[in-house]
Amino acid sequence: MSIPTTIPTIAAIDNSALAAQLDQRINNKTKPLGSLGMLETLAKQIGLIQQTTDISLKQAVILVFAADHGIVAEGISAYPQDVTWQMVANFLAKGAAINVFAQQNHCDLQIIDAGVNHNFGSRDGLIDRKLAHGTRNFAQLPAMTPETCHRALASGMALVAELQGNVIGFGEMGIGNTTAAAALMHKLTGIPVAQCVGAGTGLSSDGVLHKQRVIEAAVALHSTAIEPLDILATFGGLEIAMMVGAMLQAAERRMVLLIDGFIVTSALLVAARISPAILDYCVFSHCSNEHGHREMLQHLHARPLLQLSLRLGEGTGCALALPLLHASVNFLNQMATFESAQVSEKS
Ligand SMILES: O=C(O)c1ccc[n+]([C@@H]2O[C@H](COP(=O)([O-])O)[C@@H](O)[C@H]2O)c1
Ligand SMILES: Cc1cc2nc[nH]c2cc1C
Repeated sequence: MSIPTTIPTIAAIDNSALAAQLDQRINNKTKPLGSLGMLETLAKQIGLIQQTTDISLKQAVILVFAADHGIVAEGISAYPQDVTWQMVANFLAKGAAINVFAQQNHCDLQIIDAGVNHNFGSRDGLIDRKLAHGTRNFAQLPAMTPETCHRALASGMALVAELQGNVIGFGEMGIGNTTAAAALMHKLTGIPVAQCVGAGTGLSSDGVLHKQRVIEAAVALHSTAIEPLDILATFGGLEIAMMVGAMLQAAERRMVLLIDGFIVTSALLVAARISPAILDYCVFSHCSNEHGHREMLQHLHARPLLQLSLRLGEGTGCALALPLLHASVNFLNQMATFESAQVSEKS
């Protein structure tokens, strides 16, 4: 499938003059050189994204994309498909983990129906971008048509084009989506399926082996899917495809992209194959306990901020990492310098 001409163009963030200014500003703060570790790296990255030494975070928002997956017919999840729509209702009622953590950290939430297998009617707070009642079962057919995949990308882009802020977290909800994500990971990295599959919501070891066999058979069936968007349409979910579009648009707008767990990172694998420079804009919130996530992050040379054994999704890692982003911006803006505080520098 060809890449649509509407795909955003993403500029690499390297700017050596600004990088030197940021290093100088960071190093002049009253602390031993390098002692704020990854917060220093983060402050510099945010400066390069925003093209200034005067960095700020405005109106952080987490977008939670929800959809269903035809592959659940193969018995690859520990939970029934209905949990997808039931959890969407829980998000709207503010009862899920992501509601609690987002509120705690003053972060807006947007819940998007990308393709849930349920008729919600009109529900306050639900952003209706439903493209289908779930994908097709990719053990038999490509999960979506090229047209649906393009529509999902365009919807994701349009959502982000309307945002006001400069930091965006990505979250998802979809029973079965760790199977889609593992298939994407295998196809996009070449890592054997056995190293890409995990327990998801809680499969037994026999269940994980069955999931591996399902993916291996589907990969053999769809051996002609080679290009990133073909791979996305063949194995992806509607929420994953919408996230790919949203991520590309967010990077074009020079926003800070907060990446959550295994499924969100699988969407980023697709986006990075289309526009590798997107990685300059990404902050990896955490390393999930889903088996393949560590290797997925290594493949991207990504260093996650947190390691909390989370495996929930919903954007929870993003919400929990947000205070660290604020800490990095605040130290750069608010700490005294050696000169202003009259502290002696390294001898
Ligand atoms: O974010 C993660 O790393 C993560 C790891 C395991 C499971 N999940 C969540 O669990 C659901 C998918 O799990 P499963 O077993 O149904 O494929 C989906 O709603 C995800 O948000 C999320
Ligand atoms: C209850 C439940 C909540 C979730 N949130 C994200 N994925 C989920 C999967 C289940 C099963």
